[in-house]
Amino acid sequence: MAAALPISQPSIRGQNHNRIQYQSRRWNATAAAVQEAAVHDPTSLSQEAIVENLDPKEAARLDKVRNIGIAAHIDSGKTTATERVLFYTGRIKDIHEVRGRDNVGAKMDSMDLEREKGITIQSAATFCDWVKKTPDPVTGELKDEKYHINLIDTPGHIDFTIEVERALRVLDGAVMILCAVSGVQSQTVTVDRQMKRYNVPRISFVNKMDRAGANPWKAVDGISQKLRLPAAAVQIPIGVEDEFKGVVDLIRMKAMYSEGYKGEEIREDEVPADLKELAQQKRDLLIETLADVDEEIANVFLEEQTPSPEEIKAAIRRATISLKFTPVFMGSALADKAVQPMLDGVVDYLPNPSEVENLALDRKRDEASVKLVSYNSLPFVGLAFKLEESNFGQLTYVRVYQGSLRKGQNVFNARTGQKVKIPRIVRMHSNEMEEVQEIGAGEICAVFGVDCASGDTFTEGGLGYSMTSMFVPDPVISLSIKPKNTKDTPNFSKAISRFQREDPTFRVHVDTESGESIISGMGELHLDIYVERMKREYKVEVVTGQPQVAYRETLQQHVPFDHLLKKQTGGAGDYARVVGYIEPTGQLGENKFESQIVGGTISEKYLFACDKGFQESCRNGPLLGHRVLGASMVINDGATHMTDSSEMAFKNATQQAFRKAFIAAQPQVLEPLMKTTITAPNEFQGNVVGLMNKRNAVINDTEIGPEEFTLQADCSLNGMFGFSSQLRAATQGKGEFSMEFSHYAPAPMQLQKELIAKHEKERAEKNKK
Ligand SMILES: Nc1nc2c(ncn2[C@@H]2O[C@H](COP(=O)(O)OP(=O)(O)OP(=O)(O)O)[C@@H](O)[C@H]2O)c(=O)[nH]1
Repeated sequence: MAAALPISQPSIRGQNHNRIQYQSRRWNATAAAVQEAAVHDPTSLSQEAIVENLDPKEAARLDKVRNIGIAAHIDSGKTTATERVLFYTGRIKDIHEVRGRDNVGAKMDSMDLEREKGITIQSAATFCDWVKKTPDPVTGELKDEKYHINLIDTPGHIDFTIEVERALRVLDGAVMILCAVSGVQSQTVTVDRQMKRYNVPRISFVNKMDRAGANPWKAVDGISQKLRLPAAAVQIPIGVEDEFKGVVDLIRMKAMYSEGYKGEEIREDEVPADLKELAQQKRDLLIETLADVDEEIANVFLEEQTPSPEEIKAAIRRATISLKFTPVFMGSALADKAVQPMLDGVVDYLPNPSEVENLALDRKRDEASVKLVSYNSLPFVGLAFKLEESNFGQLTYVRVYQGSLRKGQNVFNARTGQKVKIPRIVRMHSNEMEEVQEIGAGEICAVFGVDCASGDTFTEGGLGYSMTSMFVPDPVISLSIKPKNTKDTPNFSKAISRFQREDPTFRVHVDTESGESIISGMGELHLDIYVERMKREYKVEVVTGQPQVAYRETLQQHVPFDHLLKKQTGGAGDYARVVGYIEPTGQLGENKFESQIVGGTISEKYLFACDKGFQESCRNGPLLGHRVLGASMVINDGATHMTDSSEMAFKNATQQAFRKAFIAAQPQVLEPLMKTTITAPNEFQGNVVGLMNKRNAVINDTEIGPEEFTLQADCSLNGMFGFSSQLRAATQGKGEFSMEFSHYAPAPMQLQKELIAKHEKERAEKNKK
């Protein structure tokens, strides 16, 4: 279960260019002019202008770089396809399968747990060089062009959605894999939403063409209709199921057969006679679809001329990069068929780093936007997007947006202002690494020994840039947890602190009433995996409670307070008076504390303690002990005693005042609503609608296809417990669903009452003990 988001757009800050200390960097005049314009008037320069103005040497380097991710519904074959990519590019010597009989496992599933369960839990990064045969523009002769591809394989399961979010945040393009039998599945819809959120252009790959019932046209239609993204096949299959041999390239009208030991040889031939008609028909459809989204092709089409292969390719590239279209490739990763043409598609249709707009905010110029340019010669700007504990210390994954990063270089953490020396730079190859001295702009690497948080921006010298981080969804499920044996407590703490550092969707807090540690995350599987990792990696057996929904609390009214804490128990007493009001902020977001004290009736030191008290109260809401959202507290008067006042007294007084006022402010329990996508064969539509109605779900959209329907609904997480088995029963096992967090909404009155009564009872019992 994952949260959807306030759209996180890349952002920017301007910079007084003249003040940048470029130190000993090479700096060319064109780059200077482009950056100068970008800095002083960011809107004056289009990304095209930046690309046009690229120094030819930089342009040639960047043209050969692709940063891509692979994302899809669970089990579509992302890891299997990545394994082929690594094999065909010479990165690995042989192919090993996910849960294969050789017990080696796929390269990118390096964690034992991933290999056992056959699912990807963590995204893994790797890189490879793809040598593409490219015709010389003058002679037409084929020559080798080497492209450097940084690739991230992401998990399919929605519980690990943060891995997809952070990958998409830093990638320039993606391959969306679909299953040839199932087409667009429930989680393809989620992945589509994430790609749209980060404006990531994509090519599509219909995998599993060897399976019984494979039908690539179902997937193509699904992309156009269910995802509402114009799509057309750029290939047709030669044979299907057991007979699948290769594909016809519709642009060049050539047949491509996968041959050799593991499909490493692609033999080109004439289009088989029995496929000529279909090939022509699908080629026409490709051109027609492109004409709808690309003006240049539309003109050629209107003049009833046939565009040349180069014109078609250029149109696909333009339309894909501008997010108006996705070209659809097809093949079978497991059967080693037609993976290489998809790699050509990555190079041909996905953008290089200079073609993607990346912005930063300049703290030194009132948060003005500035465009980052992937020049090696500009000052360094990079984003730490993922942290991982390794045997050699903390590993930080960095996307270099501008400038290059050298071993031994000093950079600044934009959030903390700290200077950090980069001791080691590596390129990651799943769990292995290759040490490098320098990494260029537009690339992805990992660095060692850098203390930072996920999402921190690093810059060089005097730059005050910072980039927005990725969206981190709020956890929706929590569990109480403790080690079975107290002797394991140190290891338990170590594990918890590591998991928290690495995964921003995994949170831990101590329930102040029960004293129990509570872990929260994106779903049951997410938390199960951490429990299992504690056992395996830290040898800690744990006891867990029942999974709980992460409720929230809020208030609806403005309520004034005037609270006095006064205790006289012999020696020094306690004295603090706080006066002010609480009210809703108007949004179910951050809580706000404000002091409007004039004349120093409460000193700064005590006000700080009041703020602390307020924040603590918001972490443990008065109704259920869950977090408070959207509360504002203002303190505008008070009183202090010469000897009896203390920070503790003011903190406690604030908490008491907040509690009393909150209860009087028409408080509400909020529950997470989940954006739920269900797909199932049409004959089960009635059953599924019935299931959703029983859960008081709000059905927002139903799309009925020739065989299947897709239903989108908002439903409370509470109502979704046990849903998978009921959906299975209602659809003869043919329905599937995925859900991600949408927003918090007031829980039904009856449920609110029950939850509050239960909480009161538990509290009373604990107090008795
Ligand atoms: N028949 C067939 N099976 C395939 C193909 N590609 C992958 N599979 C199988 O599908 C299953 C899932 O493959 P993975 O590569 O783990 O899929 P994934 O998308 O990486 O899975 P998650 O990361 O867990 O979501 C495995 O059993 C593969 O052997 C294919 O082209 N044809």
